[in-house]
Amino acid sequence: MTTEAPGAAGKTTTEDTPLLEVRDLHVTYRQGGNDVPAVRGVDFTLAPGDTLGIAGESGCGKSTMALSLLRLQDRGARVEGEVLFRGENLLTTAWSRLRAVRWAGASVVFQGAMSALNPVRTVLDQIVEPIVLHDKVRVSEAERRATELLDSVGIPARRVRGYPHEFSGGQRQRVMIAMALACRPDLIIADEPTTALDVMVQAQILELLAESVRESRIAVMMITHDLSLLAHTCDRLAVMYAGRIVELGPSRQVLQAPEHPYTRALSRAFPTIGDPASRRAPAGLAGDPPRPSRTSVGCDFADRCPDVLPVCRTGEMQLWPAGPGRSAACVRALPDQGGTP
Ligand SMILES: Nc1ncnc2c1ncn2[C@@H]1O[C@H](COP(=O)(O)OP(=O)(O)OP(=O)(O)O)[C@@H](O)[C@H]1O
Repeated sequence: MTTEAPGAAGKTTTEDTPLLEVRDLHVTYRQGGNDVPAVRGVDFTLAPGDTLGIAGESGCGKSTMALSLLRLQDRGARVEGEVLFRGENLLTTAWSRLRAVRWAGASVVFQGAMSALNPVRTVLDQIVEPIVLHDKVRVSEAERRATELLDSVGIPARRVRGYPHEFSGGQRQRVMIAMALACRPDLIIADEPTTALDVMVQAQILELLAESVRESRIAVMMITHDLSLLAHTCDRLAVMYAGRIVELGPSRQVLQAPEHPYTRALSRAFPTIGDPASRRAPAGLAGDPPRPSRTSVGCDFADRCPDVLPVCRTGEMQLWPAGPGRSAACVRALPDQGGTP
């Protein structure tokens, strides 16, 4: 069945078209005269209402990948591939179209709300602005909606005319979530939305985000180092290593029965929320990720892998199917190597 529904940024979508389709995405920085590939051939799709967590250690390319989807990456980075948002390639579309998609089609919750919020404007004004701009409503109507939104994230009406510095870190992140929801987008990209907050506040904020999107079928792409937080808020999980996705699948399955040795090491390094017994020291991985500037042959993880085979150092790696809805870039996940058929 194909049901046409008007998209928030003025396009139509069909249930058969993915909301977001990322194809062979590459992002390369230029540093000291050298090309530094930060994202190296990423593919995934998101349907309306999907929640996808992106995990991986620092420097693996999570933020670069996420920000480049809306062309928010640092100037000077080269982005190649396709980012189809409701079928429209955001990497090549006109700036005017891209501006229409930002906020109303897809919005971003950045890490560190203090730097993302304007310090000299009230939080109410900062939410009113995108609503007036994109939904073309009167300021009074936008203020009503913004106040309601702030209330729904736990900021009472009497505080909405406060400035960012008058709020705690957790409250500022809540303001950012209200802001991201303001124009009723179809996709929210949350880049480390809870970094620097204490663990209890982190869990509350992620739960708030999950609740806000659950009923409205907003898709969410959530980036963090912390696998246990992702497991609770995202249906699917993509694990990145050295600029590539090395494992993708339903979160619980990926964490409980990882197919890639890197995911296994990562999942051992994090405690499970609500399970104090699992709060042990990170297992730690020997060695470091490969330098981004090196040219690689074989598997990028081979030098750190406890299960390395000779073929891992010479063969071409790709995301192979590894069971229903799952894929992994590990030859050991292939059925003839003992992986899940
Ligand atoms: N503006 C930039 N110029 C040059 N290189 C950059 C720039 N931003 C990021 N990089 C490099 O790109 C790679 C990926 O960085 P990125 O910040 O995307 O990783 P990440 O997984 O999001 O890390 P973190 O979790 O620490 O935020 C790293 O090697 C980083 O040093």
